[in-house]
Amino acid sequence: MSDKLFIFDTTLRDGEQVPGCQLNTVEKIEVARALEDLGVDVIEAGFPVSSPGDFNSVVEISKAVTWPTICALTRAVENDIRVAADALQYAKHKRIHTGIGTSDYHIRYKFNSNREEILERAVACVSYAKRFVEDVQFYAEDAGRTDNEYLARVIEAVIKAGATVVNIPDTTGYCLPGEFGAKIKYLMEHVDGIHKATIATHCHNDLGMATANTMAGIINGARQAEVTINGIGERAGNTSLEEIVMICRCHHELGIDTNINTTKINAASRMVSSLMNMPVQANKAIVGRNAFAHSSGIHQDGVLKNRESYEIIDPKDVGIDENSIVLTARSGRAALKHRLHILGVDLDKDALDKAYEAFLRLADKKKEINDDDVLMLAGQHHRANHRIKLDYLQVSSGVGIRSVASVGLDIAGEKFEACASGNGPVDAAISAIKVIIRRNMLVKEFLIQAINKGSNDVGKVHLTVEHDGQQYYGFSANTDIIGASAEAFVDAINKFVR
Ligand SMILES: CC(=O)SCCNC(=O)CCNC(=O)[C@H](O)C(C)(C)COP(=O)(O)OP(=O)(O)OC[C@H]1O[C@@H](n2cnc3c(N)ncnc32)[C@H](O)[C@@H]1OP(=O)(O)O
Ligand SMILES: CC(C)C(=O)C(=O)O
Ligand SMILES: [Mg+2]
Repeated sequence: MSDKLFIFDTTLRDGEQVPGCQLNTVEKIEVARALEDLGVDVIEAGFPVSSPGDFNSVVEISKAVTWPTICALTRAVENDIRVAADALQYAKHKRIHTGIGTSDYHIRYKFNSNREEILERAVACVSYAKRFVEDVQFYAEDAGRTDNEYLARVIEAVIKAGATVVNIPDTTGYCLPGEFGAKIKYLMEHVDGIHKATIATHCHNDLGMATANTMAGIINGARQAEVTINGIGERAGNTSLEEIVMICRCHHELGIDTNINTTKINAASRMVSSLMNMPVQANKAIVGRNAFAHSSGIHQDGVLKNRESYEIIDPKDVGIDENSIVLTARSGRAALKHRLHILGVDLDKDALDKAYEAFLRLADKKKEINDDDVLMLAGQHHRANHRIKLDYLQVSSGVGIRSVASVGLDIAGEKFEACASGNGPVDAAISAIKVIIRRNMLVKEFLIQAINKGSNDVGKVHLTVEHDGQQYYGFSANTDIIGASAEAFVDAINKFVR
């Protein structure tokens, strides 16, 4: 049988401490509802004494959310605790989170105090909070750098005073995973009455170890993880909810379950990122844009044969429709064939080889190949069967001079060349082609567009040519827009010839 890990989400408190991430009450309610939907056990809704706005948000979240416990943070200060209790009055399930710094850094420099006095204040704040609510969580701020023996004394005393949850924060993100795990184990083994309370972890990511430390804590007996969506929080952030939840889910052997509906993770991540104007880094585990994107040929081939070759999580499990096979110059034929198939184009081996050659040429010029590019490449392959082909094109143009083009055409295997000038490079190229084909073909419509954006983009050219009252449509796409224009003209001529 699995043990339950309580998920305590502090996106709206520690996460909201991030500069630029402040939300108004309406936005906080939106996030709180998403957290409830996700299945978190506790929502830390704010620090009510800090401002009227934060107080009001805790009140409104308490009214808006039903199932999760609503928690409010305080210092070991009676007024903070009274204000928090007041803010929580409408909460169906309520918790006060109070505490004080226990490391020598905090005791000496923040409080100008000593260990005994701080121990007394810790007990006093828990006892005071117990007058207002049954569920009182105590935090020993900077527990990561607190001497274990002293920490155990404080924790034992606050549990005696009625703390239901004891939070062991690695406030500065300093601990090594082995060290943090050993700290939790020490408390499990040395604190009388430890089983009366739940041990919580609250790890910061200053050295990139927040998730590893939280897992070390859980493995050694912690049963509440304090986390935020996307790992946001003070400085380098907190442990991210999505990582802890998915680690527990992937590693069944740990025997740890959470209440989280993982299929809602991606939507919650996007909501928090957009409301807080905090982009998620592309390579962020679970929720980053590239977390399920495969871009190199060997990986793509492996994933297409069997997803699990390179994926330990089914993207659907976290609310992402499917993995993405990103086409780049490092992709192989398997990936190109797969994308073409999705787009409704199935090529035989020869055709695929030709399209792949063209693909590599384009991919070396463009970082990422999108669906329009792929369709264009498939179209270019069909052009290989054209009777008239553009052999080469050279154009000289500039400001204050007339453009001149020289063109080579291959017409059914025979080579032709011509030169012409024009009022611009496209006009010069098309005039030179007309010299060879000796037909009165008029360009009636000409449209050129970039597929996406950026100066390295592929330009698409659509044009209509008129001859003898008939219209012929031509298309091409190329990073060289003059070349694309000439190719589109030749495409139209081929239709006329046919
Ligand atoms: C690790 C964490 O994330 S803790 C949470 C951090 N979040 C916040 O600080 C946001 C909310 N904070 C605030 O709005 C304000 O700081 C307030 C309202 C709490 C206090 O404001 P002020 O009274 O102006 O005090 P100020 O912020 O300048 O200094 C903090 C005071 O609290 C004391 N303090 C800090 N932590 C605690 C604690 N856990 N218990 C008791 N006192 C504490 C400090 O020693 C300092 O007291 P001093 O002025 O006597 O030296
Ligand atoms: C208030 C406490 C839990 C905190 O945020 C920390 O120690 O990092
Ligand atoms: Mg914190």
